[in-house]
Amino acid sequence: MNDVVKYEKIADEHLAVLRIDRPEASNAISTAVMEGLAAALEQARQDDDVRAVILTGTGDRVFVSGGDLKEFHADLTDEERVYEKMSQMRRVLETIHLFPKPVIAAVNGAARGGGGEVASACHFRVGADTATVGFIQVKLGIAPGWGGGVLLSKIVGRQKALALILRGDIIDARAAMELGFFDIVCPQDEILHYARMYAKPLTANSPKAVQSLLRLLREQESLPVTDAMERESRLCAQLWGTPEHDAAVSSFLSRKARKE
Ligand SMILES: CCCC(=O)SCCNC(=O)CCNC(=O)[C@H](O)C(C)(C)COP(=O)(O)OP(=O)(O)OC[C@H]1O[C@@H](n2cnc3c(N)ncnc32)[C@H](O)[C@@H]1OP(=O)(O)O
Repeated sequence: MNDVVKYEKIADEHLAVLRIDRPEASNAISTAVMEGLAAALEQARQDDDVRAVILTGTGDRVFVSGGDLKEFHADLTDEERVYEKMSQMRRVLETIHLFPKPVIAAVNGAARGGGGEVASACHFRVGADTATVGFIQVKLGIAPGWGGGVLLSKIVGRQKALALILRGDIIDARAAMELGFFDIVCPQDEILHYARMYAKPLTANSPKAVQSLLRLLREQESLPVTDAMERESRLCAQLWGTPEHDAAVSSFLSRKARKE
C-alpha cells in the first residue's frame, strides 16, 4: 500500500476494503496505484482473518477513469515500454482474478477504459445507481490493455462483450445490470453498505469451502465437463470431514431436540 491505495480492515466482518484514492485524477491508474494495489492484495491474501475484499474508488463520481493518460503519455514512447506498463497492470488483474478469496468491486461511479477492466477482474460487481461503464479504449484508437476484455467476455458472454468493446458505448447502471455485468445496483450514497451486505454470506460461510469452490469454479472453465464434475465430487469429499460440515450437520440433526 501507499498514499494512493488505502487499506482498511473491518475485522468483525472479516473484510478488507481497498480504496483507489486519487480523486483529483478521477482515480486514474498510475504506476503508484499499480504498486499500491499489488501490495494491498498481498496483505489481504496473507491475513487469514480476511475472508473477502472490497475494491472501490474515492468519491461519488468515479470508480476508476482508466489508465493515467497524463503519466503514460509523457513516459511511454515505444511499443515495448507500453507493453511492459500494460503487463504490470495486467498482472494486478490476474492477481485479482486468481485471488483465493472473493473480491467485490464496489463501482461507486464512472468506470472508463481500464476502469471497466478492473471491475471485470473482480468476482462480483455492486454498482451505484449513478455508475456508468464504458470500454472506450476503441474510441482512443487502442485496445483493452490489461486483459480485461477477455474477462468481460467471461462475464457477459462473447457477443455482448464484442458489442461493448468494438462500439465503445457508455452504458448506465441499469443496462450494466441487464447485461449481467453488475450483480446488484444500489443507491450511490449507500454503495459501501450494500457491498458489505453482499459480502456477508460469503464471509459467514466456511472459508475453506468458499475458497476451494472459488478455485474449482474458475479451474473448471478449462476442463472437459466430466473432469470438472469429477473434481466437484472430490472437493465435496475433501470438505466432508471439516469441523464446519460436522457442526452444520449436528445443528440440523438436533434442531427438533432444541425445539422440544
Ligand atoms: C491504458 C489503459 C486503457 C485506458 O484506460 S485509456 C483511458 C481511458 N479513460 C478515459 O479516457 C477517461 C477520461 N476521463 C473521463 O471521461 C472523465 O474524466 C470521467 C472519468 C468521466 C470523470 O468526469 P468528471 O467527473 O467530469 O471529471 P473531469 O473530466 O473534470 O476530470 C477530473 C480530473 O481527472 C483527470 N482525469 C480524468 N481521467 C483521467 C485519466 N484517465 N488519466 C489522467 N487524468 C484523468 C482530468 O484530467 C481532471 O484533472 P484536471 O482538472 O485536468 O487536472
